[in-house]
Amino acid sequence: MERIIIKGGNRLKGTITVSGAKNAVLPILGASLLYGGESFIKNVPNLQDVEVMVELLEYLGARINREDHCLRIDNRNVASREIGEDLMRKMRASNLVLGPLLGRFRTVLISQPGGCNIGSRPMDLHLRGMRALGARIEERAGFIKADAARLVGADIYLDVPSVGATENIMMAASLARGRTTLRNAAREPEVVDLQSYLNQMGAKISGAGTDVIRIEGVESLNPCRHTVIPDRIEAGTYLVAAAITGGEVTVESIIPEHVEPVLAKLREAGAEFEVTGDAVHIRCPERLRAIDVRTLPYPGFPTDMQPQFVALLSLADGTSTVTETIFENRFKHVSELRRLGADIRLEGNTAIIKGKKSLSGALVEASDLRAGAALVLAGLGAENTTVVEQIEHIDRGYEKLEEKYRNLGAEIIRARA
Ligand SMILES: CC(=O)N[C@H]1[C@@H](OP(=O)(O)OP(=O)(O)OC[C@H]2O[C@@H](n3ccc(=O)[nH]c3=O)[C@H](O)[C@@H]2O)O[C@H](CO)[C@@H](O)[C@@H]1O
Ligand SMILES: C=C(OP(=O)(O)O)C(=O)O
Repeated sequence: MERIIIKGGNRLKGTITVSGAKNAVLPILGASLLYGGESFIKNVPNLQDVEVMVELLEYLGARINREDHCLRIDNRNVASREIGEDLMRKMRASNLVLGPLLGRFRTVLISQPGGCNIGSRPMDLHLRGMRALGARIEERAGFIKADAARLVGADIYLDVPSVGATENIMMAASLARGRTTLRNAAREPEVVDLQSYLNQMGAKISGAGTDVIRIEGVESLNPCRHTVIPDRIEAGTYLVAAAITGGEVTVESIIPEHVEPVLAKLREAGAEFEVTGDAVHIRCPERLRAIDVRTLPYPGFPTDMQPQFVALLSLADGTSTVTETIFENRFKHVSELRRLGADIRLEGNTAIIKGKKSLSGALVEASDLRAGAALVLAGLGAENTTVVEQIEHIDRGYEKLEEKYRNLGAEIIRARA
C-alpha cells in the first residue's frame, strides 16, 4: 500500500499547472455514448476516475485509444448491457451513463451507484427526470431498470440543483422528441462544458450556466473534437497550498472566473492576487485571518473545497466557521486534522475552528478524495513529518500531486508502506 510522506514547513514558490477537470471529463465520456461513432477528447487528466469511466465504456463495447492527454473513442460497437455492482460501485460518477444509454438505446439496467463516504447521494432527481421524459423506471434488488418506447421532451423542475441530475437529463433529452426545459438546473462550469461538447456533436442545448437549460431534441449526432476545461477544484487546492505555507505561487492553465468563489474567500483572509489571462498569481502573508465559509451550489463556495479550507483555517489567526450545506457527512477530515493538533469542534453541519500557530506532523488517513487533499495541505503547513495513508482516494482526482508540489519546493514523496 502506498502512502504520501511530507516534511512540512517549506514556503511554496513557483508555477504550477492545472490539468483537465475530472468533473467535466466524466460526464463528457458518458455523453460520448450518445453517438455511435468517434469522439476525440483533449486535455483529459490521468486520474483513477477516468480509468474507471474508460473501463465502463470499454465494457459496453467502446474502443478507446489514449495518447498522452487525449482520448479517441470509437463507440460504433457499443450496446446497452447490464452494468453490475463491480463497475457501478467503483465510482459514484458511473451514474452518468444512465442518461446517454437511455437516450440512445431506450433501455438501461445498472446497479445502484450507492452512497459514499461523504453522504447518501440518492438518485431520485435523476430518475424523476428520466420518468418525465417518458421512461418507465423500476428499482429492484439494488438495480435501476429504465425503458422507454420513445423519449419526449418535458418541463422538469429540480428540487435541488443537482449537477449529476442536470447532466443526465441534458444527455437523455438531447435525443428525445421535442423540447425539454430544465429549471433550477445546476450552474456549474462543468455543466457548461457538457453543453459545449454536446452541441459540438450536433445537439441543440442552450442556457447552461444559468438555472434554465433548454434542450431541443435532435434525431442523431455526429463526430466531434473537444477540449476539456481546466479543473477549478485542483486549482483551488493549489491556491490553498500557497496560502497554508505563506507562499507565492502562480497557478496556470485555469479559467480564473471559475475559481472566483475561492479567491474571494482567500482575499478576505488576507491573500493578494494578480490575475493575468489563464493564470492567478497568489501572494500570502505568513498567517491568514480567520473567516467564515458556507458551501453552496455554484457560483457559491464549492463543497469540493471545504476540507481544504478547514485545513487552511486550522492555522489562521482567530476563530473561523465552515458550514457544509451540500453533503451530510463531509467532515471526516476533522478527526484526522485533530491528530495534527488542530482545534476543531463540530456543531451540526458547522466546523468551528480555533486557529493554531502551528500544527505538528502525524500519521493520518484519507477517508475520501478532498479529505485526502486537505490532509496533504495540512502536512505541507505543519511542522515535522506527516504521513497520509489510503491515498488511492487522492489518486481519483489529482494527477502527479507530489511531483507538482515538489516543483514548488515541497518535501513530499510517495512510498510503499
Ligand atoms: C462527478 C461530479 O461532477 N461530482 C460532483 C457533483 O456530484 P453529484 O452530481 O453527485 O452531486 P449533486 O449536485 O447531485 O449533489 C448535490 C446534492 O443533491 C442531492 N441529490 C442529488 C441527486 C439526487 O437525485 N437527489 C439528491 O437529493 C445530493 O445528495 C447532494 O446533497 O457535484 C457535487 C456538488 O457540487 C460535487 O461535490 C461532486 O464533486
Ligand atoms: C465528491 C467528489 O467527486 P465524486 O462526485 O466523483 O464523488 C469530488 O470531486 O470531490
